[in-house]
Amino acid sequence: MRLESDEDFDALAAAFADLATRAGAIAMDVLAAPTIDARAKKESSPVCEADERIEAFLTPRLAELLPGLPIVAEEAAAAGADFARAETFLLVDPLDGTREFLARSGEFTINIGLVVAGAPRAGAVFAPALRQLWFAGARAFAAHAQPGRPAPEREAWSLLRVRALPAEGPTALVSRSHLDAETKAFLATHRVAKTRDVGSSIKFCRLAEGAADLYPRFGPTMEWDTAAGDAVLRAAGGGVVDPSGRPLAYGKAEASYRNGPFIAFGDPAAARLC
Ligand SMILES: Nc1ncnc2c1ncn2[C@@H]1O[C@H](COP(=O)(O)O)[C@@H](OP(=O)(O)O)[C@H]1O
Ligand SMILES: [Mg+2]
Repeated sequence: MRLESDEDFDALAAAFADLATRAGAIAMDVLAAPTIDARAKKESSPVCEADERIEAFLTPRLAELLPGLPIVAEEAAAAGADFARAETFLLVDPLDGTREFLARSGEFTINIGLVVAGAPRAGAVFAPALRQLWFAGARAFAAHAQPGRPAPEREAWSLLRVRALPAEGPTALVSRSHLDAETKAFLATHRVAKTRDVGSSIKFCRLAEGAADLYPRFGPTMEWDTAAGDAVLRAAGGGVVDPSGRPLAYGKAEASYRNGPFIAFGDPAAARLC
């Protein structure tokens, strides 16, 4: 697949969206069982059958779509994989928000992102239980999509754009399951009009669709948690910056792909409040 023009990146994002939507059937299948077996991974993050089955579905299909590109995926990393370093590579989180999944809150996602030279350039986020799909290359789109079916055709896509910072102040989104003391302190010291809890990478997508303004994150995340949502948000006019104001960088192999603190924003005016 060629990756040169804006259209190439939009077409790749649509291909990611199609794979994520089809993989959504696995999540719904596991969710339909009366009990879900889960175990704790390192750092107390849970993993269940769905994480592993979705990654096993996506990995060979992505390798076929983009032959030769390294695929840095959450469960492969947990199993100790040693990823080849490359300027262009894929980041896959088969199930972001595993805690939400196990709690059956519906706020969990399948994430596929493409990184080029340290920046997310294409991505797809699918929330199977909500039947909502967000994806972006040069432009960002959303669509309703059915788990296990092909992603919808172009006529059903809507273009995403962040909203202007409201006069009453920003609405902030925070993790439903992992609200740390530093994030609480940020909320207390900034003029946040409202705070809402949202699970998983859906937070980036809500900023991209203009439903909120800020997502401060001081607790731990991994690059595969953020790359796809970051790609969607950047293409919708927002961004993700570290505390010094630089765009969140990807490809931190020496840090085992762990992110530092970041602030995601819709309107750049919201970032200037931070
Ligand atoms: N203590 C911790 N250690 C490592 N990762 C953590 C963590 N707390 C949260 N995370 C990350 O936060 C993600 C969930 O995001 P949120 O809290 O916004 O819903 C998790 O993704 P997974 O569910 O894919 O493991 C995990 O990567
Ligand atoms: Mg994750």
